[in-house]
Amino acid sequence: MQAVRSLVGGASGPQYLTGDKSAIDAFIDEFDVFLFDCDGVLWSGDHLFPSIPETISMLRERKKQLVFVTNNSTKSRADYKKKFDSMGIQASEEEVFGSSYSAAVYISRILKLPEPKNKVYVLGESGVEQELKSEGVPFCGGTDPLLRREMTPEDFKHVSDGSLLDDDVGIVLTGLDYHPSYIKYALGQAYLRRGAKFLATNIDSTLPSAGTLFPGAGSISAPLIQASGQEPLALGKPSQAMMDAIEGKFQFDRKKACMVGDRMNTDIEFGIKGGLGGTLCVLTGVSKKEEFLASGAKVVPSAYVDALGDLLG
Ligand SMILES: O=C(O)[C@H](O)[C@H](O)COP(=O)(O)O
Ligand SMILES: [Mg+2]
Repeated sequence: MQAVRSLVGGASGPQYLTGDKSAIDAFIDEFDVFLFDCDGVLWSGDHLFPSIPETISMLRERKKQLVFVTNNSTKSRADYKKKFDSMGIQASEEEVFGSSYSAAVYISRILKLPEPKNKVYVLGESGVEQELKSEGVPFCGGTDPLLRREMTPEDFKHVSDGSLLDDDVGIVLTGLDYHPSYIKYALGQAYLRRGAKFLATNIDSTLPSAGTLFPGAGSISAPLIQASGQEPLALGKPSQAMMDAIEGKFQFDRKKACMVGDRMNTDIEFGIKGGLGGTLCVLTGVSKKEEFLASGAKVVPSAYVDALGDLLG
């Protein structure tokens, strides 16, 4: 398969910017818009990386448009605004475009299933529920406390005879769920068996948090993929449906935009397949430089830094 190389990266491969002030300035001047990944770039869970608020302010002072594009569906745009505020990062709710919002927009404005069969069975956290609510999409499952329990012998009968199922469910949507349970998977499988559409906010295999890696959204949906034999349509990075929606909302010239991320097969691939002018890999998250410096590497960023704060030079 032809290597997915970015446009800016020289023939000699990605530029290493850390410690090179003039190269950093030249790189920043190339772009008017920065799309920022969050987990692994700005923070690792609740741990904020060094100089992030200052770096964001510096880019604002240089009149850059910023958009925060996260695959983490556990939080809504409003939740992210609270997190930004709690960490002293100057950002607005309007600038957030998460995979839970991407999924809600896809379901309400593109899929548009006819009522009453337009209800979504959620395997995920409140971020998904809040964004579905913001788009007026009915849902069930998700954070329902009745599903955070053991599966009982009666449950097997009631899933099988359908009495535990909601007849209005037409979609199964999976995201990162910190409370997976056997009954949640059993219901999801039953809805898919009835013909419900299978969607995922994202399929990242791992989640960078607290300085290490944990099971990601892709690891949460995997049992349902196994049990149903179906693959979901993923609506987060690197999905280009998400890129089109972001471009539509924020109106920018893709050639003057740069995607900043920590993961090759989501962030960097998202930017390259989206035809953006550049991509910047930050080595504080999932991907290590060996992954893209290796000969024959399939996804290669334009440039990379050890940490986002290095852009302060
Ligand atoms: O498992 C997940 O959902 C991902 O690891 C997490 O969402 C990544 O978030 P991002 O790096 O796109 O902010
Ligand atoms: Mg990330």
